[in-house]
Amino acid sequence: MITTDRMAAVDANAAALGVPRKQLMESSGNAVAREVRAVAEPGATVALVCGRGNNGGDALVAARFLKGYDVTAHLLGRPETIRTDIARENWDALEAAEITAETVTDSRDIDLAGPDGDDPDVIVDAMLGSGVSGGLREPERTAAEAINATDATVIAVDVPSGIDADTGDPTGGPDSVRVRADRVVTFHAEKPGLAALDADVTVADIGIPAAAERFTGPGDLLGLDRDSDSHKGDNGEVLVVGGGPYTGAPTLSALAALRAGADLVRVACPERVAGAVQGFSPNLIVRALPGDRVGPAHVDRVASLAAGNDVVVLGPGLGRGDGTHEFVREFLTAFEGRAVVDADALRVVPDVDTDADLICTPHQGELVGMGGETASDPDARAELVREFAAEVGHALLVKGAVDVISDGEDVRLNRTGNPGMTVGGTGDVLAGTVGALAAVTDPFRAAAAGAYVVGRAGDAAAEANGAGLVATDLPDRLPEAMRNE
Ligand SMILES: NC(=O)C1=CN([C@@H]2O[C@H](COP(=O)(O)OP(=O)(O)OC[C@H]3O[C@@H](n4cnc5c(N)ncnc54)[C@H](O)[C@@H]3O)[C@@H](O)[C@H]2O)[C@H](O)CC1
Ligand SMILES: [K+]
Repeated sequence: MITTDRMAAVDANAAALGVPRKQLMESSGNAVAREVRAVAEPGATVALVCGRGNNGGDALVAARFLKGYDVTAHLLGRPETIRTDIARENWDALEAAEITAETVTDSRDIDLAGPDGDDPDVIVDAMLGSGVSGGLREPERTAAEAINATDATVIAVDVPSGIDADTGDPTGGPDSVRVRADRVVTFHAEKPGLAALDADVTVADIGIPAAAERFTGPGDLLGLDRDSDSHKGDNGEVLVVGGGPYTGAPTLSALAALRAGADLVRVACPERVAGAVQGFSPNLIVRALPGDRVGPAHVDRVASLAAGNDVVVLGPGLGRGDGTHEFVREFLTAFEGRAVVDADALRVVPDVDTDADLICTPHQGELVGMGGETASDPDARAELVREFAAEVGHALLVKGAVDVISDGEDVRLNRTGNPGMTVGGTGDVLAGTVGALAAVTDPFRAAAAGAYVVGRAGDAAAEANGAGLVATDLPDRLPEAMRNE
C-alpha cells in the first residue's frame, strides 16, 4: 500500500537512481495496453480519454502498444497546453505515428462514439491521476459524464478520474462527478483508496527499483520546504539540552538545527559552559542552568523551557554520571512532547516509562548499550532495528556506514556519508538536524531525511576537505544538502 505523497517521493528517488519518469511512463502505458488486451480482442474499438498531465501521458503511450485495435486518442485541451515534457513528447510521437488523435477544447464537443455511432468497446480513463485537486473542472467533468453514460468497459489509469487515491472519496465532495470504472490499473503498489471502489484493481510493476523505497533519496525531502507565507516559529523551535563536560557538542547540535531550518534554537546548558556556547554564535539563545553539570535539580526548569519548544534534543555533551542519568530519567518520565535522544542520554530510554515521542540516534555501540542487537549484514541489521524500535516504542536512527531508521513498522536505509564522518561531533550535527526536521514532520521521516542530508553535507565536506573533514564543516553545508535534487 502506498500513499500519493510517498509515491511522489519514491518516484523522485527512482529518478535519482537513474530511472527517470519517462521510462516509468513507458512501463505504465504498456501495462494499460495489457489491461485493454485482457478485456477486448484485437479489432475492438478503444477510446483513450487523455488529460494534459502524466496520467494522460500514460494512455498516449498505451496507444502505441495497441496495434491491431481501432484506437482513438481524445486529448482534453490543445497540445501546446500539455503540462509536462514527457506527456508532450508522447503526444508528438503519436501524431508522428499517425495514430488517430483528436483534441477537445470545448466540453460540448466531446463525442466518444466511433464512426458508426456506437459506443467504443473499451474506454481508457486517463484524464486525471494523482495530480487531481478539487472536483472535476471542464472539460473533464462533462467527459466523465459521457464516459459513465456509455456501455463500454471502462479502464481507469492509476485511479478513476475525480477520485482521491488516498481515501477513495470523490475529490469534489460526496456527490461530485467522477468516473465509474470497471477496472483500474494502478502503478507500483495498491493505493489506500482503491479497495473501497466497485472496480477490479490490477497493480502494475512499472520498474521502480526496490531501492527507491528501501533507501533514502531526494524524494524523502519533498514537502519539507518552508511555506512561503510562514511566520517566525512556524518552522520549528528547538531546545538543545546538553553540555557540561563538553561545550562543542550542544553547540554543533544547535547550529545544525538552525541550518536545517528551525526558526529558533535555544540551548539549556550548565552555566559553567554557557558563555562558551554563546561565544560560538549570536544566533543561539542560551539558557544557563546553575552548576557545572545538568542534574536532577534542573528537571523543573528544563521541563518549563521544553514546553515552549516543538522539539527537545537531549544528550549532546551531557556526559555520564549518576546525576545526568537521573536527570534524563526524571525529565523523560514527565515529558509528553517530542525529543531526539542522543549520546549519554540514550542508555536511560529503555527503562523509562514516558508518553514522549522519541527519536533515538545511537551508533551501534550505543544501541547495544540500550539492549539492542546489531549484525554486519545491512538487511539483518535493519530487521533487528525494526524489532528493537517496536520493543522500545520509539523511532530509532542507528548510525553506521549504512544507517538504519525505523519506527517499529517501516524501515529505511541511508547510504549517504563517508568514513571521514567518524570524527567527533558529526553525531551532534545529526541530532540537531533531526530535531529541526522533527518540528515539521513525523519522527520517522525526520530521522530518515536527517540521516540523508547530514550524509550529503558530509560528502560535500569530504570533497572539499578530504581527510581533514571536521564536524564544524557540516552545518553550513546543510542548506545545499537539503535541496531535493
Ligand atoms: N511514479 C509515478 O508517480 C508515476 C506516475 N505516472 C502517472 O502520472 C500521474 C500523475 O501525473 P501528474 O501530471 O502529476 O497529474 P495528473 O495527470 O493527475 O493531473 C495533471 C493536471 O490536471 C490538472 N487538474 C488538477 N485537478 C483538476 C481538476 N479537478 N479538474 C481538471 N483539471 C485538474 C492540474 O493542472 C494538473 O497539473 C499518475 O496518476 C500516473 O498515472 C507515470 O506516468 C508513471 C510514474
Ligand atoms: K485516471
